[in-house]
Amino acid sequence: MLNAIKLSKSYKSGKVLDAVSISLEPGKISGLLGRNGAGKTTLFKILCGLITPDDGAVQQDSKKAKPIGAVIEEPGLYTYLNAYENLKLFAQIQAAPADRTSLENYLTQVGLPLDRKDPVRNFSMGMKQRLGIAIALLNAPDILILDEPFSGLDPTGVASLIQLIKTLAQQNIAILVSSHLMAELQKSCDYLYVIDQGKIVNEGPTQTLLNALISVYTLTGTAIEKAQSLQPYVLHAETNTVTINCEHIPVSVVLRSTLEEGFEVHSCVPNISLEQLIIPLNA
Ligand SMILES: Nc1ncnc2c1ncn2[C@@H]1O[C@H](COP(=O)(O)OP(=O)(O)OP(=O)(O)O)[C@@H](O)[C@H]1O
Repeated sequence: MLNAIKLSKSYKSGKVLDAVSISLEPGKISGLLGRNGAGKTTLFKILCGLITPDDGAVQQDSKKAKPIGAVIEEPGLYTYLNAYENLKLFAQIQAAPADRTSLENYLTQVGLPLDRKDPVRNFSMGMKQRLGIAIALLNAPDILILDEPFSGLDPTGVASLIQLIKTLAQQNIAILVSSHLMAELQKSCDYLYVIDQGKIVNEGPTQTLLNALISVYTLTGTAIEKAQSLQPYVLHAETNTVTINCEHIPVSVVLRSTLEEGFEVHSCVPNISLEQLIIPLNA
């Protein structure tokens, strides 16, 4: 659907992208994870045709005139207009259908209330993101690119945006989302690319990538800190919570012995940081 092949870009300050290759597929959500300044926005701008790479190419097989919809950096909105008026204006600028039914469908699709008539300057960050996505969807793109869409959102806002992104993927849109936060991408993406200093340093199906790297888990359960079976692996323990490192043994085996000992595990949450993913698997 979209292939970026060996994209490189330098500014006077130095190389920002170094032979970056990614591919996006219909119905799949891909994540681009990297620290601030890693090159995410530059890559997105190249994918959208806003800047040209020094080297490499972007190929995509869409037949549409405007195959890519994007929200890069903050959604650019007219803050004195309301959501409907913003959408109508962008639809007219982009020569997309601007009739009331079509526009209201977009607002409903992204979960914005139709009865909200006040200017978007009053909107929460989450609502602005949703409106930005509605604008990006105006030309029914095959590919949707969202740059740091979770920044500035509270946990409820993050959860509902993840839901929206998943719903859009079910409509066969290929989606690329960037973030410097693991948790959001872990929850939303089928495939992850990790970028550092302009290079893709790690990539793979999200679960495969994480399973290969995760060895630290936080378990909760009543008096679980007393379980003898966990003692060889404990990094940190407090009442009803234990953090274990099971580098040399599958966590499922450890959990089975804990259950056999008579302790109930209420949750088992993997701990992984961006730093761990920046070290390539084959390093
Ligand atoms: N137009 C430009 N001219 C010169 N340097 C630039 C330009 N745009 C970006 N850079 C530099 O390129 C590097 C990568 O920037 P980029 O915005 O792509 O990173 P990012 O991963 O999106 O970071 P952030 O999350 O902070 O936006 C940074 O060092 C930045 O200062």
